[in-house]
Amino acid sequence: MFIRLLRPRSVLLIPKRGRVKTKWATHKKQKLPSLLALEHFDRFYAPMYDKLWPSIRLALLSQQKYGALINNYSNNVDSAVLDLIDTGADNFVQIAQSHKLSEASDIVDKIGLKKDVSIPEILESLQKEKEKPPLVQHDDGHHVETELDSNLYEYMPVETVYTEDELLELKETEENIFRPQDFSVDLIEDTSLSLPIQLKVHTFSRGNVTMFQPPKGDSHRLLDYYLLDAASTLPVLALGLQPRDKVLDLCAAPGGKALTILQTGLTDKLTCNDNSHSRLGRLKTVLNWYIPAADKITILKKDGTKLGHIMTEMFDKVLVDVPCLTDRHMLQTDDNNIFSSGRKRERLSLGDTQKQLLCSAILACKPGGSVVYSTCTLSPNQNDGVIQSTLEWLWENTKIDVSVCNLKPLADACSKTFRFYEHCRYGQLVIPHIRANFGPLYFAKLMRIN
Ligand SMILES: C[S@@+](CC[C@H](N)C(=O)[O-])C[C@H]1O[C@@H](n2cnc3c(N)ncnc32)[C@H](O)[C@@H]1O
Repeated sequence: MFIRLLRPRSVLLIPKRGRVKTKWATHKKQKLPSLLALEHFDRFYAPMYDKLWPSIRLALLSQQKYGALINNYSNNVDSAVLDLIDTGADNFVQIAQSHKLSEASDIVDKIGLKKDVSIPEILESLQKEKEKPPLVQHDDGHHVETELDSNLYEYMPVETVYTEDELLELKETEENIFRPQDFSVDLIEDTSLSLPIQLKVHTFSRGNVTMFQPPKGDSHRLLDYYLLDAASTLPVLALGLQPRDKVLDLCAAPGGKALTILQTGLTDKLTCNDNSHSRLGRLKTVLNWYIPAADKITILKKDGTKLGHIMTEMFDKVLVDVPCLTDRHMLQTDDNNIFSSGRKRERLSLGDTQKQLLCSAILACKPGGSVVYSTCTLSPNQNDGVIQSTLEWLWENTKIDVSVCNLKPLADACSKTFRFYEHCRYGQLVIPHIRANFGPLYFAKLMRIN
């Protein structure tokens, strides 16, 4: 009787001679940055947004919706508005105006430690992460030289040595977990909130995915509307602009929010700053196409983290629309994607930059004025997390006193158009939904008391 011994298929089929060993280092395909972004969001947002995540994810991967910001400087305003209404795109600011902001704002949301903020399994997963067998090498009894002998007794043997990549990985996890601190902050009622009549932003209703026609030029070659994510006009509404306000847009390029500020007709003087030469070029192009004479606009190219130290207490209102993960954009393009391996450090330092920009914005704001912070990411750490760490820093290191404003009345007024996340601690967050595919857009407002 013969017993046939089967060899593994691969060995049977592939003759030994001529077999090529795969060189993974050179042949393994690198994952595209957009795929890395999606994996990152699945890892950090799924536990945070829980049951909402599948619908947010679907919307992020689908065609986003736009809004048409009417250019009041164009000769064609009336016909542009009529055309938009004819096609079914209504002015969401006007719809929101039917809500009485002041009545809604009677309900001031007091947030303390007991508030049921959902920061669910993500903390648990961090704990698990920590409990994993260490990525370590032990340092066994090497001779250690110290400057002073007495220090030998203070020497703690090294337990864990991380490689640079492992350190970045740890920072990645840390950077994406927001832990609410043990202090409680009462949000204050914001009596300055109002919806400027001049501002007209047309959007198609929920579920209507009609695309806008390209804007048209008037006799002076000024375009009649500007297409943008309609949610990005909300931080401007939150500013609560008053006639003759002096306004600083600290990270202004390419200029969608600066243009929105100008369309309210309320600012006397707008200062637009950005540290990127090329993006400032785009801002100037936008202004040229939409604004006749730029006399009330000053353009600066400065590091925004330092500007507050130079232009201290000069502005009534400051908008700080910081660089962030730009979630939607990162899923759509691989070019210059912040999830590419070459930009990992930059990505992990975003939180620090955001905090420095917000501190600088607060310094630039007059006492009694206010600052609106905004991002277009769902990352809790880059949203409420930055507000919280800035508050802590201010309280510990300065005499500046700020209050956080309750923006719920504004969110309620705009809830026919946008879908808001209910569990932010300090700000409001528009979450993308397939029927109202705007955002993500987070905004929070700080009022400077002294
Ligand atoms: C989210 S974008 C701003 C978008 C703009 N507000 C708009 O509505 O069109 C962030 C901007 O911050 C700028 N930026 C990044 N770091 C900065 C810094 N340290 N100082 C000033 N601007 C900075 C970037 O060049 C980028 O244009």
